[in-house]
Amino acid sequence: MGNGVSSQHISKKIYLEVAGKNLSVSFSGGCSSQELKELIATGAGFNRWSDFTLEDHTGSLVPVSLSIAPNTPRTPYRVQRISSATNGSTSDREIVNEVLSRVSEEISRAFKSQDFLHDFSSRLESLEKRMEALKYAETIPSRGDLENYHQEMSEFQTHHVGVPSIVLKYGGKDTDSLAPVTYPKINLSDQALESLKRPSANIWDWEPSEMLCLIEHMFHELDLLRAINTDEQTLQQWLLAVQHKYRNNPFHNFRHCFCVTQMMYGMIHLLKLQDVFDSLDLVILLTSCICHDIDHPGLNNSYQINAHTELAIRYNDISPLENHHAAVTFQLLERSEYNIFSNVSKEDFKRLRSGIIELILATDMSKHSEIMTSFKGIQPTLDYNNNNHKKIIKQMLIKSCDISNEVRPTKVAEPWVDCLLEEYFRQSDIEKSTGLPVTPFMDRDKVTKPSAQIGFIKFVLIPMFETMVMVFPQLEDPVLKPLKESLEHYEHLKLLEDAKLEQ
Ligand SMILES: Nc1nc2c(ncn2[C@@H]2O[C@@H]3COP(=O)(O)O[C@H]3[C@H]2O)c(=O)[nH]1
Ligand SMILES: [Mg+2]
Ligand SMILES: [Zn+2]
Repeated sequence: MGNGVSSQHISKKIYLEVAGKNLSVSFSGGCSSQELKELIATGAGFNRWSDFTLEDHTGSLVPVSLSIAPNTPRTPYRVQRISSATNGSTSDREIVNEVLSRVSEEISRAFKSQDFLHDFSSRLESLEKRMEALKYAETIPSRGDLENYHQEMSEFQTHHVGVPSIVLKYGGKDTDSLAPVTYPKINLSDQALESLKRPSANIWDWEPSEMLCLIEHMFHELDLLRAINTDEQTLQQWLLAVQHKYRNNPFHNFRHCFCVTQMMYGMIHLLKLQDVFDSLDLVILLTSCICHDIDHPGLNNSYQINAHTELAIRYNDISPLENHHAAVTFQLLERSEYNIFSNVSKEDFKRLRSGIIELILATDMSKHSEIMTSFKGIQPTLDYNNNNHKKIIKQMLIKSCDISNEVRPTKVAEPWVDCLLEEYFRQSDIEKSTGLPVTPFMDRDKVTKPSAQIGFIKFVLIPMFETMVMVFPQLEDPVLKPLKESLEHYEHLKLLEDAKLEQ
């Protein structure tokens, strides 16, 4: 049996087992995760809005998302309804949905008015989204998701099915939607804590709750809670709220935030930054990394500017994304339950706020040459008592961490390139289909993995880290050396790619 979404090309099929019966569901890359969920629910014979879980043949839970791994008829996902039948009580969400669906049917019978129905269904949709926000859905890609990315990306490229509608909408995540209230406390092994300090850490090893615990650990280990006079609970609430605000983009997601923060933590230890910066500066460094891409919509500044988006209009085309990340950061901190700075003095808050804004704005790559020139300019007279010098060093530090994936071992770094290209290709597809100028380095017809990386490593990363090494020679071995190896790796891939093309 097959259920399909009629208006799009069919690009993916998954096999299911419901109460001993087998079925399959086909769907396209153009549908949303919610539509997929409803498709599975109705295919399984449940109410469209029923909650259910999917388990693979090993008994592991499988998240319902467009990146769901394809399976075979012999390894179907077991669908289990979560309802009165399994937990003894119908969920609130289900009751609301049932009632709304019945009311909707009644109204449609009574009024038969298209306008009214349209309005009603958008209200229903927004209510559903709010209900959805009450649940803690893990949407951050994990190592297991990487294979799915590859699969999804190649299907996306093969079929050119258009852009998932969700990418076209801006609006940000609903600021009022609630972040989950807690995350499990995880015992972190000494080995994990040790690798947390190293640029070579395999960041794919950690699941979302572990990443939260690890960031929390960084604050404890550097004794930063004391510096801002806040408690563990506020820190946890804030971290959850920040995580909740990161969107499920292929690249600009919470795991990217974690990577940048982890690299900064590594730098703090490697360069013994505690000796030259005070605790507030360390708070500024870590907090800026944590929030630097918050609520990123997956479409870059040139898109924002060319498409005259709400963000570009709001910020007059001046670093629209980075301004937005900084603004969202401080919007969150306005809420007392998330305000990790509520107990600092006015003066310290002023310093924290301007420091964080400066650093987040410095991550706009259009400021790269300007910041590099300033950094080279201060080197001959470098003075850690000079606030301007300290600002420029902090800017260089966050910039280096933000683009440091290629410093990591190949097996950790390379999947990020796939994620980045997926996000880029989605953008250039939108640009093509909407008649906007196509950003050349994002064009799927022009860019390949080696071509994207060779230029970036040669002309951006190596010159930047070589300049950093002049001030921090400790970076030579753990950072510059792997970058050079990475360049060799992509040059080798490029040769293979060229040979294949010639054939
Ligand atoms: N080609 C390439 N671009 C990168 C890489 N890492 C980061 N970038 C780009 O540099 C940008 C830095 O800021 P963002 O994280 O917002 O978005 C990032 C990407 O667009 C990389 O490894 N390769
Ligand atoms: Mg950014
Ligand atoms: Zn970033």
